[in-house]
Amino acid sequence: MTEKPIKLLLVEDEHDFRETCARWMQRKGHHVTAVASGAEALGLCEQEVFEVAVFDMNMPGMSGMELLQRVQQAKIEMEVIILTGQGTIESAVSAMKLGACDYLTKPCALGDLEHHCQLARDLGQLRKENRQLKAVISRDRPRIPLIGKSPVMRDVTRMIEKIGPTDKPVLLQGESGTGKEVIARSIQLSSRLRDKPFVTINCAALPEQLVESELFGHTKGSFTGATADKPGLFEIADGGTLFIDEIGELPLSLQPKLLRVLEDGSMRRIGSHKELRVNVRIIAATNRDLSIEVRDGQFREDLFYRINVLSLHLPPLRDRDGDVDELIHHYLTPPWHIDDAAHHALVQYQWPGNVRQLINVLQRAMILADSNTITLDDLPDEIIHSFDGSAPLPARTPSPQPALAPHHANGQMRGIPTASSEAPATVKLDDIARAHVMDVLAQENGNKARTARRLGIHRRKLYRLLERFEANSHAEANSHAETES
Ligand SMILES: Nc1ncnc2c1ncn2[C@@H]1O[C@H](COP(=O)(O)OP(=O)(O)OP(=O)(O)O)[C@@H](O)[C@H]1O
Repeated sequence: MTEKPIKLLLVEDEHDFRETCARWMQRKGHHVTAVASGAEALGLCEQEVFEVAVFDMNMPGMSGMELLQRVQQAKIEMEVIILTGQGTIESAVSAMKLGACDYLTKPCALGDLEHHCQLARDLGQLRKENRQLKAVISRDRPRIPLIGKSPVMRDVTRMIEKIGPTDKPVLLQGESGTGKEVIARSIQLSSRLRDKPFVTINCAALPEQLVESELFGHTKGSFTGATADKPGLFEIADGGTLFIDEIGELPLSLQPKLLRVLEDGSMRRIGSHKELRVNVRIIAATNRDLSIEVRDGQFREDLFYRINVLSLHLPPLRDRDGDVDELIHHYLTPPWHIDDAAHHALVQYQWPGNVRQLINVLQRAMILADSNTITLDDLPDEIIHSFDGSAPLPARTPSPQPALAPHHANGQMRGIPTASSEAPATVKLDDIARAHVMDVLAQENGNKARTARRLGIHRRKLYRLLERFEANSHAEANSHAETES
């Protein structure tokens, strides 16, 4: 499967056989460590990582089978081949049951031994990839399309295409909710690591001790609650990408450990002396200005330069012309609609929580809406209020029209079609409402807040009514025009 040298541990008490095997495998380019006893082997496994181990079955002291058991108990990850001079079906079955991946009988040709070691190493890699994939699948979110064609987002997309294939660390900066994680994923997908693990951690979401154990893993018993050995995200992401969100929150005490793994790929699990090597591309994100954190002594300068090889600033949503509209249409799919007033309110809002807030507002509105059309009534107060204050109603909102304003006479409202007038025989409720609302609006000199108060309705409701009246009068005007032509 691969021609890479194997990191091999050979445990064999017979001196001549051990030396011959070791020399032969070394000549083939593999990295071999040969020892004569199980006890020595266990000690070594605590210090070093081996891909494959070959255990002789019959050794004085600890037998190959016992050694296999101890290795399994200690959860040492490597593929084990058992080698014996007296091969029986029973011993082969028990070795496999104990977790050996292969079984060879002596005498065996050295070429065969190498071949079996290669198969074992490939099997180990498949197992590792499988573990990584499982971990990644459970942590990963489905791919999210990057919505937004504003000029600033086009620049971001161009940068992603340039940055992606370099495999260099990337620092993403931008306010919360601007899409840093989505961008990180896009960068990974445009890199040659696209099929490798993409693992994420949010430093702000975890207490300090947990951040360390999540990133670097731990050994059993290294702290209260560490009931088993656990690989860290660096190991899980090995060969792929690790997205470290909110890196500005990474405790100062952990920063040297991160710097080290970034510099030469070396790290240790908490509680372990064993040095591990990983090869991980880092994409880090922050909504803080890290240079200020460096100045204030909250972030190490050397780490800052290490992660800031390539940096990308994500603009806030309020600076992305046209993107709110595009996001609304992406997330509100048929049968959902949004009316013009609500649409204007969303487009004009400043979105301090950026895309995340917009998505939340739309989801909330879909829950609150009485029909499939989202109206101002379905939007949160802060959006309505900022809409009221900062922008006039959409151009189509009718200005108060005193000429239309009816007044009460004989208990009837003037200007309203009645059964005795020449207008249609049926009095539409909408027309009555319209006449009344316009009346009050005129009396209040066009002040909508006071009008709403007098009518006993929320201002949002008034806006909706005015919108509807105007839409109806447009429709009426059009139908008159059509009849006349
Ligand atoms: N351009 C975009 N297109 C589509 N969805 C987006 C876009 N940007 C962000 N989102 C969505 O907005 C939400 C927030 O995005 P994300 O988590 O990537 O933001 P963030 O900047 O990492 O936030 P934080 O700093 O709080 O971690 C997610 O649901 C994401 O899917």
